[in-house]
Amino acid sequence: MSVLPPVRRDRIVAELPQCFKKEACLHTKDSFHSKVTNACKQQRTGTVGFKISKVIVVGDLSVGKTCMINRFCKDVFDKNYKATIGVDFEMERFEVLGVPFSLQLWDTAGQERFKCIASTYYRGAQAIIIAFDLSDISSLEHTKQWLQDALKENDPSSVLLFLVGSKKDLISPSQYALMERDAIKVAKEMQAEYWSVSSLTGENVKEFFFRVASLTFESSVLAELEKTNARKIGEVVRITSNDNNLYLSTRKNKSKCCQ
Ligand SMILES: Nc1nc2c(ncn2[C@@H]2O[C@H](COP(=O)(O)OP(=O)(O)OP(=O)(O)O)[C@@H](O)[C@H]2O)c(=O)[nH]1
Ligand SMILES: [Mg+2]
Repeated sequence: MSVLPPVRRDRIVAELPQCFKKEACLHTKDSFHSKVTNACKQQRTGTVGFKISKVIVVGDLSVGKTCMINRFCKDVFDKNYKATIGVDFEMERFEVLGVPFSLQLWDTAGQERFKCIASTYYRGAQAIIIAFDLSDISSLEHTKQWLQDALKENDPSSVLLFLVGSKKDLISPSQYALMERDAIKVAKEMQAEYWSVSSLTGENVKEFFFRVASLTFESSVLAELEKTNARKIGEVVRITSNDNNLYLSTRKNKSKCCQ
């Protein structure tokens, strides 16, 4: 019997949420990978439903990391700045293609003096969200350094990257267009998926986190299937080697030879 409360009805994902900009996204497919859909239908997702996936949010001080997480998790917005000291985290439970999926969102401090504490929590992330302020170009310029630091503690080949511009409500459409052009360029260089949001109005916040959850889920299931396949291949070799086959005779011959 599960001791966890049921997943909120507005955290249920039945279809892959689409990317924000086709020019800078992790993949442009319309739906989940067929291997993932089949595994979910057949309840072959292994430990994915029991594990908690870690997502870290990094970026300059005051770019709006905490507000973004609070808008998504609690649907609140605080206009007063309260610096995050070290780290904080929120848990969000989803149900993706019928499988329970938990995300742990780690909100890290952007202030230099807390960076040392915060960076000790970077390890083991399945996704990294690098945040910048759309009204402050220098925060975009610093994103590469944030990424570099976060990647030191993680496997660059498997971690999913998201570059997200915040405070969209503060700039005009023409300023936004210029900023977006630069941000997409940076996202492409990083091989990250680009999004822009406003925590004040809530624009794109839910869509963004749903996309993060869905792509993290997809990659967790694919990794789990790969692990299962690797185990199966091992088993096939073991089973066939019990049979009277070439491997066995080779081994027998070998052992005779050594006697
Ligand atoms: N207008 C507007 N202001 C925002 C938005 N997001 C955050 N802010 C404001 O920006 C300031 C900083 O927001 P935080 O979320 O605390 O920033 P942070 O990145 O967590 O900062 P650190 O914890 O120091 O790293 C606060 O005063 C927020 O109210 C937004 O979408 N629009
Ligand atoms: Mg904060």
